[in-house]
Amino acid sequence: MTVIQKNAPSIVLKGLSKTFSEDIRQANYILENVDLTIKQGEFYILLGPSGCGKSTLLNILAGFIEKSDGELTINGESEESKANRGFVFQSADSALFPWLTVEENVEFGLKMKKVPLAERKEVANHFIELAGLSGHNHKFPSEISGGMKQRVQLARVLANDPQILLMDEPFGALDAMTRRTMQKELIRIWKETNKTIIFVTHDIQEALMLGQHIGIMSIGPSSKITHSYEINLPYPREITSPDFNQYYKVVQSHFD
Ligand SMILES: Nc1ncnc2c1ncn2[C@@H]1O[C@H](COP(=O)(O)OP(=O)(O)OP(=O)(O)O)[C@@H](O)[C@H]1O
Repeated sequence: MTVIQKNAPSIVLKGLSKTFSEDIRQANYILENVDLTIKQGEFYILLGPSGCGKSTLLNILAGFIEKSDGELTINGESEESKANRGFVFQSADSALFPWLTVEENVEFGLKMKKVPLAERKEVANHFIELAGLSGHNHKFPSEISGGMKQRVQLARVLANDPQILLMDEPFGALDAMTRRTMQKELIRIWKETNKTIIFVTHDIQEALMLGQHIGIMSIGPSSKITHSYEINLPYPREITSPDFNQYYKVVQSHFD
């Protein structure tokens, strides 16, 4: 079980830059001098226009791609640390194994770690229940809705007990009503598990529904986090409340 040290830094970036060019002299930087500190247990939103480099930054945090320059520290250790990170992709269709049932998908990581059968069934069932999927254990991904597939993806990631959840527009492909439900569910799950969450979106309303902190990225190239906001609104948040609207106007002003 992961121990959360509230307020201890989870992720620290100092002067982080990324170019995909091989020749550093002609480098076209996607990210340049990104500074960022995210605390353990925090719900942090990376918000920015399409193509500014949000996914690139999240992929660097996941260890999927390498930074070109700067420092990245995760839970006090260098990026090569074994700090356990779980990644939730936008498309559950490409993330889930279609030939495995809901339960088999959720317990997959535990099976790979050779966790004994009884224990992994218990863990898988705990997260299936937490994700609101009870009764669907033996269905295949093709037999459940888009929202339910994202629940399976989330349950599968949580079953591995990551310290950090990295979520790349996980609700982007869902219809508006399902998205709203999933946002509420994610808040509930976050409160129950205390995970650090870094969530990428280009939807201001979604950012304000979910985040304790919102980092706004500038239009690329050479994007960085130019503004940070602490969102002092209680959960669940009301889209129609005057306070919500006030934050919306402030954040929106960066994209006018
Ligand atoms: N492997 C790669 N090689 C070269 N360029 C890349 C690569 N991956 C991303 N890029 C470029 O980096 C820039 C940022 O892309 P990225 O996907 O990180 O943006 P984003 O903010 O997540 O966009 P969106 O919101 O549309 O998903 C884009 O110009 C993209 O073309």
